[in-house]
Amino acid sequence: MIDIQEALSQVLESSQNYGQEKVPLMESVGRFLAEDIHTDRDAPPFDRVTMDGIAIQLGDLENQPLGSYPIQGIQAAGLPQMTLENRKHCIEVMTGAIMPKNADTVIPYEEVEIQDGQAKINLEKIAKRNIHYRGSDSRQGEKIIANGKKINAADIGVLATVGKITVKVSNLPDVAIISTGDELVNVDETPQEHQIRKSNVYSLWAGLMKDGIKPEMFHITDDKTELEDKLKGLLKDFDVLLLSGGVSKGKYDMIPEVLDDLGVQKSFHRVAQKPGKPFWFGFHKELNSKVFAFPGNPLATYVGYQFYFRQWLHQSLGEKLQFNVCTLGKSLPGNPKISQFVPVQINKKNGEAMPIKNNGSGDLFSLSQTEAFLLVPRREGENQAGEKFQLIEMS
Ligand SMILES: Nc1nc2c(c(=O)[nH]1)N[C@H]1C(S)=C(S)[C@@H](COP(=O)(O)OP(=O)(O)OC[C@H]3O[C@@H](n4cnc5c(N)ncnc54)[C@H](O)[C@@H]3O)O[C@H]1N2
Ligand code: MOO
Repeated sequence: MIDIQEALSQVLESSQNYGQEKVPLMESVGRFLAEDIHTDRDAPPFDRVTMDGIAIQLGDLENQPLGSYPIQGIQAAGLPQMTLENRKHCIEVMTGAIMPKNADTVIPYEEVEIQDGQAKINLEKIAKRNIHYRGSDSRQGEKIIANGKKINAADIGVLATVGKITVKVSNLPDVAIISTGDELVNVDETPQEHQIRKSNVYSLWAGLMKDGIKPEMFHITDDKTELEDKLKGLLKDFDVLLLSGGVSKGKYDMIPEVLDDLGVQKSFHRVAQKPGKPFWFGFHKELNSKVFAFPGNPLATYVGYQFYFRQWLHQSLGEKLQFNVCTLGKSLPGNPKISQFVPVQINKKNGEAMPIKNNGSGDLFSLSQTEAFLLVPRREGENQAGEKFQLIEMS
């Protein structure tokens, strides 16, 4: 049995690049950028009016404005730049418009009375100019998003504003999800007393979809020949196999043996962690496929996906997955042999992680009450309230 950090570093060692492709902007959300993004213009591209009001030429901010200004015209957003004729006139300006030439200050409508083509100012002193200056956010050509970033909704806006019709992203691996076990039936079936409906594979499917991957799902019965035949084909057809079940000590837990027969090289089997101790990981060198064989208990499969697979995916396609740290809200007994992924909810008032009760790693329903897992490394003695640990947040 190996330690959790050793298991993680072996998983990450097998990270892999699957090449790149160009996709339309609107299909790039959730994908990993495979290029640096630079601005094509200054941002903002012109001195941008930030308040609806009037634009005047004030000069020094210390200067007192005139009592009233004849209105020369209206500078709307989307119109080419107007020119203020002189410092005695003003131009009405709208938020988002280009600042008129020769004007240097915008006075909001709230401080102005407009009557008979004149703008009367109710202020003695002007506090600010209300201009978002050209290039103050970034200069043309500056790098604004780095290669490797997972594209989120805000990034899509940035990509749109710099005119990226297509975006270069990392290719995604082809992933197969495989359930094993004769007790499992499909969602649309009525299970008999000794049976249950499959659930792990759906959680894995949902996790992958959130990570931008459209997986295929398979089921294999606990029959060695069938396991060998089907897994042989899947190893050829897919880059990654995510298995659930069949990796512990039972008579029908044949996955490690079958994978070995098929030439999949074992990196490790069993990690000093709870849940998910019997986790098996390996790769097929010639076929270039990776195998994550997660233990079948729902929490074990889920933690395996969130902690190992997602870090592997990030490392393979883009930026490293970073976990935040969080304060433990309640003391917990330490375990000198096993690191624990403790299911927690986050206290909304103080942000502390509060362990939640469950009935062990088979308690699927507790998962939907779980907001995150706190990774509490193995140690002697108690884990004290107030100590900080890595927080494995759900994708
Ligand atoms: N003698 C030992 N027994 C067990 C050990 C051990 O070290 N020695 N480890 C325990 C731990 S820890 C875990 S975790 C489980 C893992 O077992 P397997 O990976 O072999 O998984 P199965 O036995 O096939 O199934 C376990 C459990 O999970 C349910 N399951 C499986 N697949 C699904 C699915 N797709 N959807 C929903 N539920 C699923 C299955 O019905 C079982 O109840 O082993 C312990 N035993
Ligand atoms: O490794 Mo398991 O502790 O039952 O999930």
